[in-house]
Amino acid sequence: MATLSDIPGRVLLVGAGKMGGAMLEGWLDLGLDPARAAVIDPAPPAEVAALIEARGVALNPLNGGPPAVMLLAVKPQVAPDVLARVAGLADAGTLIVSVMAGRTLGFLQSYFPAGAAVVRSIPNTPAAIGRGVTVAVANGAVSPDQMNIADALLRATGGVEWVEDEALIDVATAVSGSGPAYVFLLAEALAAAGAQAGLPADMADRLARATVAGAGELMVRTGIDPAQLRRNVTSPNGTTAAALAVLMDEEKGFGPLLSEAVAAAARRSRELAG
Ligand SMILES: NC(=O)C1=CN([C@@H]2O[C@H](COP(=O)(O)OP(=O)(O)OC[C@H]3O[C@@H](n4cnc5c(N)ncnc54)[C@H](O)[C@@H]3O)[C@@H](O)[C@H]2O)C=CC1
Ligand SMILES: O=C(O)[C@@H]1CCC=N1
Repeated sequence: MATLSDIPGRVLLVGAGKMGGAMLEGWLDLGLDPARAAVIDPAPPAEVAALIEARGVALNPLNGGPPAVMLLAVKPQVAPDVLARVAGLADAGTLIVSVMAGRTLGFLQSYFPAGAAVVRSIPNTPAAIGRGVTVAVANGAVSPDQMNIADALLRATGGVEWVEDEALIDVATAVSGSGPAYVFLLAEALAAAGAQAGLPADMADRLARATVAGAGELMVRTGIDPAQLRRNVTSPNGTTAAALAVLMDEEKGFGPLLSEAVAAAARRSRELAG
């Protein structure tokens, strides 16, 4: 297994917004030499700009030679324009890693000479606290050493799962990539429902946040199956059972609603392919 110090050259991050910035922070925290990192971004957010400055990472360098890794973290919609500008910075030895939703290995490869090593991946925002999860696929040109390097870079923000079937990335995007938003919506909706049922709004908000965070942490720390944790809350004929009769309705409950939401997100990921 490679570490960040095994990377034989520079890591060039293209796009240092929420996701790219979280990745850069993770790499630097894990000991990537700031002199071996560089960022291309015309307008990084203030907190990322401060990190870049504080750690002495090169921002928008004019040269520096082909990087060992080019990590693409711009929005998928600007990818054609950005790739047309940055592809020439790579050489045959550069590993290309994308975290862009939707953009396929085929799309990415089309900007580089034949035989370019490309990884397509999808992280999620808990990356910002080292608790993300990333799903990744490599093309046939990625060497075992490059695979280890991609794994080390992606693992700096949490867990990594590799797949061989690229079609699974669209589904993973819909589950773990977008998934944190579903959980935050749950916290928002639970708070709103509590306020509607009579709690002071600020208290409903605190209770909903603590409940979502505590339930998630209980699942992580115990390793117990979520269905069992749910059963542990549910007394026969009690309050939870009354709520779950609504939420687990086979036609209108969480199950069918989430299936529809995940299918919509996966469809959108496929549309973003380009
Ligand atoms: N935010 C999320 O939950 C996730 C995002 N992603 C992917 O990560 C990518 C970035 O998303 P976010 O970080 O959320 O967006 P963001 O908007 O926070 O960051 C994008 C960054 O790209 C920079 N940028 C714009 N034009 C550029 C150019 N020509 N050259 C270099 N940099 C340029 C912007 O200044 C900005 O800092 C997207 O492709 C998205 O699909 C993947 C998984 C989860
Ligand atoms: O909404 C999006 O398109 C990006 C990809 C996954 C999470 N955010």
